[in-house]
Amino acid sequence: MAVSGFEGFEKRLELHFSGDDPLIGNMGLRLLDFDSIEKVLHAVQCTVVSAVGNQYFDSYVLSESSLFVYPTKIIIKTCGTTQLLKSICPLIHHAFTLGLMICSCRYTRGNFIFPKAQPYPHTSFKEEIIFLENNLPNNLYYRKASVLPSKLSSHSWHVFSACDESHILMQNMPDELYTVEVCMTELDRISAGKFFRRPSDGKNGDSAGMEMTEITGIGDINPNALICDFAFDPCGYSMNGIAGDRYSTIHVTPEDGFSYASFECMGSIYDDPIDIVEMLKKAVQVFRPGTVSVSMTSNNHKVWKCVAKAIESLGMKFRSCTMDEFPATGSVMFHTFTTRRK
Ligand SMILES: C[S@+](CC[C@H](N)C(=O)[O-])C[C@H]1O[C@@H](n2cnc3c(N)ncnc32)[C@H](O)[C@@H]1O
Repeated sequence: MAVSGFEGFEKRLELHFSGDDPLIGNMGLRLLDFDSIEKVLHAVQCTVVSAVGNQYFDSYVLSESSLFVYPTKIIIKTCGTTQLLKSICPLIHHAFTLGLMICSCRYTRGNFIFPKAQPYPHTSFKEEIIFLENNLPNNLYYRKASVLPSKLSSHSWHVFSACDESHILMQNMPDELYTVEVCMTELDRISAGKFFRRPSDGKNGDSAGMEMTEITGIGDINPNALICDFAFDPCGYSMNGIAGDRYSTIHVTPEDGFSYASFECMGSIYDDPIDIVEMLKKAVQVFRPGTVSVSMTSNNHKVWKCVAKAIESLGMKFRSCTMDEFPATGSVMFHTFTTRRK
């Protein structure tokens, strides 16, 4: 493995807000002006490379991953040496100016490939927890941090979750929507090679990204999604897909020695699990990784059994499954798989 390289593993933050104004349900956080968003991203150390929105939410591809803004929810996912947790205070402040108060927070990440390269407050999970504890308001009283282990020393799932009284009371009514986060390492070299630009290809980041979406099969994962894609130079790729009120996102670090790709999407407990399973299978097949981890915020046994079977059907071996309960999030399931040749 390389001594140091680009850190593909993302940090992911999801904040929920509430307020008294009935108009909040319509626009809420989407009323944040672009200048404020750029200031938040400046604190994190990344920038917007493209943006698109529909009637439900706004989606931004960032220089380091993605941002999704819903009326009362923000999801921000960043990789490299970004300082994601530094977005918390400015986001709470900007939301307050719109009459919104934070009511829940979830922070998740995998194991960094290059942990020593991470700046404060991401130098360790302990440091991240201290930062979260000190920067979240007291109304987020119910808090829990835990690391879900696996049989692979290189893969574990770090979760911090906090919520206020209203979310705790809702705990027995599981959220209709759940998220699935897939982290893939040791990508097949031929598959990873498709995320390198050809020298002097005469394209810009958008047109090269569009070409990668097409030739890799990423465009077929959810044919109903509107895709916003970007290719970095000389390599690397990011895309956000938007379909109604649901997002999906893929990020690729194709460099040999520290190759990494992630796929994230949303599911509903009312959907047929086949839909999400088919998307997951297609996403994993794009990269043919040596190792896959799947983390889900759903305790729907039917869904996670289908997911495990689907990944196994791609020739991968189930290695471990861990579960824990968190305030605001409910259950988090963490599965790992490796190629059979390992
Ligand atoms: C931002 S993308 C996708 C990040 C995502 N979290 C991942 O690794 O799956 C990262 C890839 O783009 C490459 N890259 C090239 N120029 C970049 C830039 N200006 N900012 C961030 N990444 C860049 C990196 O070397 C890496 O391969």
